Amino acid sequence: MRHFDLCIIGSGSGNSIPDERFADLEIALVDKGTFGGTCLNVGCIPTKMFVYPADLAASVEPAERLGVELQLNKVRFAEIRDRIFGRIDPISAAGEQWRGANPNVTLYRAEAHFTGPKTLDTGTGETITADQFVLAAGSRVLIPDIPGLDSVTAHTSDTVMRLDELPGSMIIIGGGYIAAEFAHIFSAFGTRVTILNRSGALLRTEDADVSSRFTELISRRVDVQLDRTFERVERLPGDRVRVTSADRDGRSTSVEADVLLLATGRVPNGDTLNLAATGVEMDDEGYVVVDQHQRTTAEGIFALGDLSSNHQLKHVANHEMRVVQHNLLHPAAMIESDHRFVPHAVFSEPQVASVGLTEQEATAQGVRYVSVIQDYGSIAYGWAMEDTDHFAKLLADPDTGLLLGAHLIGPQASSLIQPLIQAMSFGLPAREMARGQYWIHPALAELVENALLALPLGDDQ
Ligand SMILES: Cc1cc2nc3c(=O)[nH]c(=O)nc-3n(C[C@H](O)[C@H](O)[C@H](O)COP(=O)(O)OP(=O)(O)OC[C@H]3O[C@@H](n4cnc5c(N)ncnc54)[C@H](O)[C@@H]3O)c2cc1C
Ligand SMILES: NC(=O)c1ccc[n+]([C@@H]2O[C@H](COP(=O)([O-])OP(=O)(O)OC[C@H]3O[C@@H](n4cnc5c(N)ncnc54)[C@H](O)[C@@H]3O)[C@@H](O)[C@H]2O)c1
Repeated sequence: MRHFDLCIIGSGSGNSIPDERFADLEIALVDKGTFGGTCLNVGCIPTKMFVYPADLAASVEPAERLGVELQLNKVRFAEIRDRIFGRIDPISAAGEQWRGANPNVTLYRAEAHFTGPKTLDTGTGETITADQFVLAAGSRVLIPDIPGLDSVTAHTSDTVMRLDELPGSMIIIGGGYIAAEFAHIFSAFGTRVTILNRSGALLRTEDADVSSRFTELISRRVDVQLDRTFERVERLPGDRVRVTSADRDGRSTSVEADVLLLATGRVPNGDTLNLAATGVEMDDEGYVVVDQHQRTTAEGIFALGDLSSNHQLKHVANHEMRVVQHNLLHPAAMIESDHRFVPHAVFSEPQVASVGLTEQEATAQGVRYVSVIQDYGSIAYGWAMEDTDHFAKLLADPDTGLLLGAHLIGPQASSLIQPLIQAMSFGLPAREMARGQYWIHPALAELVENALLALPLGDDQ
């Protein structure tokens, strides 16, 4: 049985671990799927490459309001798709080729599982052992249990970006990140989109003000049906689908469409690895349990990313990868992951970005706070945009003036939030942040400056 110094399962963030500092270690890298993992192949990167042209296509109506008449003539969907994957697929292939050529790295391209302590069946017919393991096997799409689902073609984020042609109509089941982003992409391109959501608001884990505003705004472009209980899915001629669901009062209605997209969450892949054989514990939700050093409950086995983190975000997986990398190299001086202020953004229309406590979380935790809502329309750049829909909401500690949370909905929210993340990460109080630096006038960032100044903090803050 071949023995390695290090075995990494998962070529997403896990693939970034071996650099020149690992050159004298014999490393096995195991992955069953497309090399490079979710973000590169079916996640962050292709979705955002679709979002950008969708933003352009969606600019007709806002331009009209400003006196600029645009016309959307045609979206060349197949061309967009082929441009995106024509760029991504070669990156994945080149990454695999380069990694496979590393003299100290052996690639195993199959589904692996543990058969004993630090003993892995690589799925290729070869079983290996290693001194240390890194579990970076990510998460997979959750398929909901709805009668009839197996009788239709049900797309997920893994497949919907490779459709042959732009569908005339689409039903999206779910109301989280993926539903929000694909509803924007396809509706901007001209598809009639219906979102069927189990709960009473879209993006319901956001601050309630953001969630309700997002639901209101996207409902102008997309048919949004909330509080649905799913009864059945049926296949119609031409591979179309019909979804029947009931509202809160039990009244059933059906929607028909060309394409069905399931966007009902992702589950960690720990259950596929037979982790009990090597003494690695998972929690009740199936995430691998790790400590602050990313160590699992088994000595010499680390875990990172979606497999062990319910944030399910690439920047978190990458951060944890760097922690694992350091801790493998410096076992006597391990560092800790920093999950204090994990931000996220939803690249829909409107964009949403958030970091820290929502108002409902602050209330539930008994945290004292002051808050402010600052409209885009209140600053000069917002006048230029004639904005009436979007805002930034801040929460701060009334005693220290430190920010507790920031929640933005509107243009460039994913970039505008960055200085607020920085302030929280480095402990910069709101007033000091607002007045201790110049803010370029009349840039959109004045939204952040004005929100900071509008926080009802005492004069000493
Ligand atoms: C549509 C979509 C859009 C997203 N957009 C964003 C975004 O904009 N920003 C953001 O921060 N995050 C985004 N995410 C989330 C982000 O993609 C993930 O958080 C991130 O990719 C997780 O990285 P990872 O290394 O943990 O796992 P992955 O990248 O999923 O890598 C895991 C690898 O393990 C392999 N594997 C699994 N089981 C086994 C096994 N038993 N044996 C061998 N190999 C195995 C898989 O084939 C896979 O290649 C998005 C996700 C999706 C689905
Ligand atoms: N911009 C980004 O950072 C980005 C973009 C896309 C995805 N992601 C990551 O991918 C993960 C998965 O995204 P997602 O949108 O699938 O998940 P999500 O957790 O954001 O939303 C899941 C939605 O499905 C609904 N749902 C769950 N189970 C259901 C069921 N059985 N029947 C009906 N509805 C059900 C939930 O109520 C929720 O509305 C996210 O958690 C996120 O971390 C991130």
